[in-house]
Amino acid sequence: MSAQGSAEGTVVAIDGPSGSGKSSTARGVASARGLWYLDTGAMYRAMTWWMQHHRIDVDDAAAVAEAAGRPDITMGTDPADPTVRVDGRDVAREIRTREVTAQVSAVSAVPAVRNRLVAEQREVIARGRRRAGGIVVEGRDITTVVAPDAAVKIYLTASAAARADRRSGELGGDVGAVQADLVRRDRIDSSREDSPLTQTADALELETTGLGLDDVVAIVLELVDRAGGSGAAQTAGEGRAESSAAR
Ligand SMILES: Nc1ncnc2c1ncn2[C@@H]1O[C@H](COP(=O)(O)OP(=O)(O)OP(=O)(O)O)[C@@H](O)[C@H]1O
Ligand SMILES: Nc1ccn([C@H]2C[C@H](O)[C@@H](COP(=O)(O)O)O2)c(=O)n1
Repeated sequence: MSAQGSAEGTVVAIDGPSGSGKSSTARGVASARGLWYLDTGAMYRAMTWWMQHHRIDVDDAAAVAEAAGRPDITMGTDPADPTVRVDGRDVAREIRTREVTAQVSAVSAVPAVRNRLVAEQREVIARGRRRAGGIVVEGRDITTVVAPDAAVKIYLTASAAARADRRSGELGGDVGAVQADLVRRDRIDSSREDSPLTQTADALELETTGLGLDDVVAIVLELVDRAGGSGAAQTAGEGRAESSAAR
């Protein structure tokens, strides 16, 4: 077992392309084992929402970098009710709009944004290990940059067609347009200079195209249990703790 699978608490790291099932799988696993849950994509979305709300031109990397330290982003880590607050405002819905989705890849390519959010993600991970017996974290650079020593490292995939089908089933919209948007984001997220989405040799690839969500969660749970991960240290209410990324 690696350092992050020790008695101090298990870290489960899940990366993968857009719509591959990271959030659903991570929440299912965290709920089943009483672990915290961190959606790092929601943090990049929250940063993007704040930039738009403050009329900062997200295509101006220097302006984005200069403003990157200003929003207070607070993540709730309960897998049953993950919350996202920016400067105290609940933005859970607003960060999922088409406007945010269209610009989040540009904002997340700015190194000052990544430096800030990665540091905050590591703080939440450290708290989750201490207080809940572990944490399931999902995003694009968790297995490679944020928590490379995680006890369980997974690269979750599915065909672009399957991902578009699932996403349009959830949110509606033309499947072809949804697929084009997923592919566009994958291209930007995989080709940026700073912490691109990549699959490393030590991350287990889990191809989910023909698998239902319950099957995927069961496979990951088996890996977690083999690594010795459960949230035995968790007490009632701790999973609801909000981890202010800024403090
Ligand atoms: N194995 C699966 N089988 C069928 N549907 C799934 C499966 N996994 C996830 N889904 C569905 O696919 C959609 C996308 O899943 P989810 O939001 O978890 O993906 P994601 O990788 O976190 O996406 P994003 O990168 O955009 O945050 C959701 O509607 C979810 O219910
Ligand atoms: N660790 C992460 C997580 C997310 N991003 C960026 C890239 C995504 O397109 C965007 C939104 O993520 P999603 O909500 O779709 O999971 O955020 C990243 O760069 N690094």
